[in-house]
Amino acid sequence: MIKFDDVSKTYPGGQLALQKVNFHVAKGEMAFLTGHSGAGKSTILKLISLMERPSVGRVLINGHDLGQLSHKDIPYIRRDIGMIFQSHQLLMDRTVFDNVALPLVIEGYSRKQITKRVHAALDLVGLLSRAQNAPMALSGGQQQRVGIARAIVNRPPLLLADEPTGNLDPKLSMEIMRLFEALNQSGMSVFIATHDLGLIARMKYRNLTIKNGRLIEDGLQEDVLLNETNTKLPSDVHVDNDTPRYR
Ligand SMILES: Nc1ncnc2c1ncn2[C@@H]1O[C@H](COP(=O)(O)OP(=O)(O)OP(=O)(O)O)[C@@H](O)[C@H]1O
Repeated sequence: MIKFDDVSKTYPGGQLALQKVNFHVAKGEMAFLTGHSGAGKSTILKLISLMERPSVGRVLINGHDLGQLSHKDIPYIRRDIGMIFQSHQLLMDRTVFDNVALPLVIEGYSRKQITKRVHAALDLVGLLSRAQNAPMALSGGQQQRVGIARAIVNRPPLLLADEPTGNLDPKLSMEIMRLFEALNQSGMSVFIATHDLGLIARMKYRNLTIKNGRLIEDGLQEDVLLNETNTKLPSDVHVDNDTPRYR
């Protein structure tokens, strides 16, 4: 689903943000990306969502080499990626329904389709009864869930989240993580950048750690190596396609 092939990124001005980063997140996998402030997490997410281009190396999404895309292909790739941010960026003068409907309105869906899909997305995040409320009438955790509903309303196969629990207390953060888990179990690939090591320690998923632009640890790396030397994988590691993952 996401493949980084020897990717380096230098920003204009000479800031080296990533150095020779390699990893593969398989279709249907859920994984975390952690690292100190300035390590390069957002840069990785920006490369995946085509907001930035690598200086060296290749980024592939669903088998498409993003460096080979023509301008007219970019919206089609972006449509397959739901993005969630720390600040949910909701329109405060619109209803919850209108906020979630926005990506479908832009894509020209019919009113009937929009209503059906928005209701399904709000139901999934537990906010169907709040569809006609203004976002201001909701708590911080609920507003973040509206942002998640908006990101999944066109059913993208890949969900990216940048510090999605940054403003939330531990209980609400765990609720949001459980929601990601449910979306992953419904078949979506989920990739989450976060500082919150305590939170991810409580969840059994692959964790990629980045330090000063280099990938220094991959939660499954050891297991992959064990597998390659024909040693049995731990029982909670499931081998799917070519990438093992925790269940
Ligand atoms: N547009 C830009 N122009 C120049 N340098 C940038 C730009 N964006 C990021 N950088 C630099 O690239 C490096 C990686 O930044 P990035 O935002 O990817 O880190 P991060 O791990 O997401 O940090 P944080 O957790 O604080 O958001 C940093 O040194 C940062 O200053």
